[in-house]
Amino acid sequence: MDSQPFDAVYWTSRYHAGRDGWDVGTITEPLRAYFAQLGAPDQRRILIPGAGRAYEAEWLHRHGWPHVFVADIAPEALEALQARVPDFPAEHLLLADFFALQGPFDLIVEQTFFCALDPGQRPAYARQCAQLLRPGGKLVGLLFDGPVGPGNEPPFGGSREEYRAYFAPYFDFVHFDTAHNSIKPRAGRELFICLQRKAS
Ligand SMILES: C[S@@+](CC[C@H](N)C(=O)[O-])C[C@H]1O[C@@H](n2cnc3c(N)ncnc32)[C@H](O)[C@@H]1O
Repeated sequence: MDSQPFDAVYWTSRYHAGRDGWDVGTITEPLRAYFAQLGAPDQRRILIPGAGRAYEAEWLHRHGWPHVFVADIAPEALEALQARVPDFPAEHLLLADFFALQGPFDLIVEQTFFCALDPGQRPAYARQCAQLLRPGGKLVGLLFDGPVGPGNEPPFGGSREEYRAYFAPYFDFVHFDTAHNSIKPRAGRELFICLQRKAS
């Protein structure tokens, strides 16, 4: 993990310095709306990688979803969730590198994690999502559509064509279009994606 340019030391120092502009302090509307339409909680195993302070995990937990897992390499992020939601299962807080996780999961939730990785890791991200999901499982969330950030550190943007190339070998594209309910600063600048893991 620490051989990567943006490692645990890097992310921990961003949290300590308060350089955490990605953190909007609550679940974002696209994910809230997606979760809400799933209906009653079931036994699905849900992974939120690069979860940060994990407001999505809090929402799911408070709405009765029993198998929600969060993973992050920065302890601050997980500690913040634990402090806000003391009854969140401690064994579901994974202080771990996404690329070292093991499945299976039914749903992976993406929000400002893909853009936090070095772009050279994107093919490995798509492959690891596919490996972590059961066939038929879904990768759902948001990807920046176009350039973001200064270019020398996260967040890193990208294009639909680029993203399609990473995911097409493993996923069917159920939904892949501009989000209609983004938070204001991201309006028109992010894609809502729902990708279904191919059977083989
Ligand atoms: C830009 S933040 C986004 C946090 C959260 N998803 C949000 O939207 O508030 C990226 C997060 O990914 C974590 N991270 C970076 N690389 C990681 C890796 N390889 N495995 C797990 N977490 C990682 C960082 O520590 C950081 O909390």
